[in-house]
Amino acid sequence: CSLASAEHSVVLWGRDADQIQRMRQTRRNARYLPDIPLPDSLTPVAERSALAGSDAILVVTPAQRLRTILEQMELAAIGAPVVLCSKGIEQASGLLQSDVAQDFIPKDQIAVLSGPGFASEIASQLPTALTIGAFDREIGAELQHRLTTKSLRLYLSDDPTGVQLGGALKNVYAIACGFAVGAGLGESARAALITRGFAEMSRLALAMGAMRETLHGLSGFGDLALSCTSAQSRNFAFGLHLAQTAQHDLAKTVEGIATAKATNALANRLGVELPIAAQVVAVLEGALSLEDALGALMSRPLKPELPV
Ligand SMILES: NC(=O)C1=CN([C@@H]2O[C@H](COP(=O)(O)OP(=O)(O)OC[C@H]3O[C@@H](n4cnc5c(N)ncnc54)[C@H](OP(=O)(O)O)[C@@H]3O)[C@@H](O)[C@H]2O)C=CC1
Ligand SMILES: O=C(CO)COP(=O)(O)O
Repeated sequence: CSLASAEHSVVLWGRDADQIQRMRQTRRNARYLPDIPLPDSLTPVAERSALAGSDAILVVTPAQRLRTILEQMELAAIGAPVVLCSKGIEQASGLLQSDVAQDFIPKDQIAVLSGPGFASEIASQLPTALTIGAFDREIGAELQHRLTTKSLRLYLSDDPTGVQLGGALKNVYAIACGFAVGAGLGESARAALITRGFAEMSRLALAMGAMRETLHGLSGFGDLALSCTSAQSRNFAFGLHLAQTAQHDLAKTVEGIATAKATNALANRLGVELPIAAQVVAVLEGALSLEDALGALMSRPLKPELPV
């Protein structure tokens, strides 16, 4: 919706032919963005062949489904740059989205888009700033210019690893903040989790080759701040609901659940200490009560605040 305009026509490919047909008839996406009319220059299609000839392809599906979707898309034959928009780490392999995509297309064809932005706000043309990371700087710069609109401002990064890790890891700490707020622990506890969560994110991302500056940017601290403080975040809302009802509400995509488990496994493999992520996994798996997990965090040995 944000990109479709007089200058750009957008093809929206979906797997559910009935839903696509309804979108063509009603010019609304009733399932995901019911209040937003589809622009005239956006064409919903159910046939994958309609993607041929695209200048760029944005893949906007849940992270754990990326491999299956890329298998179906036959992107190598299309040859256009592919912008991965999912925020998550593949649980089965511990791979970033761009690593998964490299099984299907050359690395230089891959870019990633991340940062603080809710789909409904972007589609409503509310001002948003995101980061586009690319392995090939020229392709990245071209995408930056093509995808920037009056309301969507993109910053370019040549650290796609850092961009993806910020987007994936922030979901784990958004769940943790949901736990704290849902358990009635107050705003000071949330601020502590955001800050120490940022330290954890940075520790793991640096160990995986990300640049520190990337973590300080939109796709790192920016998205962490949004997701940990907004009830619109599905990850935050999931944690809040679990703390309040002891029920897992999985009606919507909650990327942080699988990514917390993948993060824990990566941290163990790399010897990086991530106490908050570990407690999130313990609660998700039912190994610890929320109260015991939060108690365990508060009773850890005292240490200096720096370095992260
Ligand atoms: N929503 C947001 O505000 C933002 C989301 N993101 C990220 O974007 C990614 C997608 O999120 P979002 O769009 O909200 O997720 P949703 O789960 O709400 O929608 C995902 C889309 O993916 C499709 N899909 C799901 N599984 C498959 C599959 N196996 N094959 C083909 N298509 C599939 C769905 O199709 P169908 O309708 O047929 O089920 C739907 O169109 C996530 O990683 C999220 O973190 C990033 C920034 C903001
Ligand atoms: O990534 C997002 C905002 O930047 C959306 O967050 P949720 O998936 O938690 O809703």
